[in-house]
Amino acid sequence: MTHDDATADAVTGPGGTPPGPSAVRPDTTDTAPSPADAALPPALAPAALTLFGDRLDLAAAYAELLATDGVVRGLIGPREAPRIWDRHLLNCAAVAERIPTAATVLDVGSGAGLPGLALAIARPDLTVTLIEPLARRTSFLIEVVERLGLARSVRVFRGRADEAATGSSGREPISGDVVTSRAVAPLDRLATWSLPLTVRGGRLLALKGSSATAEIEEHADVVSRVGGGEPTVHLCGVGVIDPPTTVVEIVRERMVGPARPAASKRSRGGRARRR
Ligand SMILES: C[S@@+](CC[C@H](N)C(=O)[O-])C[C@H]1O[C@@H](n2cnc3c(N)ncnc32)[C@H](O)[C@@H]1O
Repeated sequence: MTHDDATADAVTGPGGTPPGPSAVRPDTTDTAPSPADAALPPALAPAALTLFGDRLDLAAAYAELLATDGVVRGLIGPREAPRIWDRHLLNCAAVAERIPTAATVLDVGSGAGLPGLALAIARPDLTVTLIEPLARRTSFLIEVVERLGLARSVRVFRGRADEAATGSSGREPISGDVVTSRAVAPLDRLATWSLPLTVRGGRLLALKGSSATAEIEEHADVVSRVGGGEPTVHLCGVGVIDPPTTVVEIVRERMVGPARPAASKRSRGGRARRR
């Protein structure tokens, strides 16, 4: 694990989130990952065709990269490989139904590209930015984008969500119509990070598990304080995948700016006063 891996993992939390890859250790088993691990189970073929349409081959190529390179590089647990279609690709692509045509999408905490890359594959009309602070993960994301020929619609931002919202290291702040996330943080932190990234009237779509309603109740005050409207829960992919994906949606109703570091006394008033 690199230093920056350790730092950012410390700020991640399951937060009742659905089955994102929990902290994954590199595969130490003798069995090398095989592309066959990513084969589309026949029972899921109708759902995959519904969600990916004529981009199903591209989805299959991504599944293969996750099940091979993704496992070898410790981004996906070896036990996730056979579940890549149902727990990961289909579960994430189903959320496309809540995203308007030609929207700009920012995916916070993409990890190995979920849900951002699944959405970019399912919906070529979207422009997607994958926001991820860890170098090991952004290297993988950049390679996948190149290998799948997605560079025209997908870019990778290496940094935290708050850095993307305020701009950092000479980079302009970024914003989008929709901010997605899965398995990144509890709803209060997600709203604090994601709403400053959305345009007014834009929305946060957080893939959540069974904890969605409880999280909304627990964090309603924070969501409102950072400019969010009433959170709503939606099931995506009903009649297509089983179970459907549970999504918490929050519209940015008021423009409350991102938290900025407080200016030091010296920079506000010249020399610091000596006591
Ligand atoms: C458990 S992983 C989930 C990855 C992916 N979303 C998925 O479901 O497979 C959480 C990810 O969030 C990233 N992360 C943590 N804090 C973040 C922040 N403040 N801004 C952006 N990403 C963050 C971590 O580096 C990690 O890659």
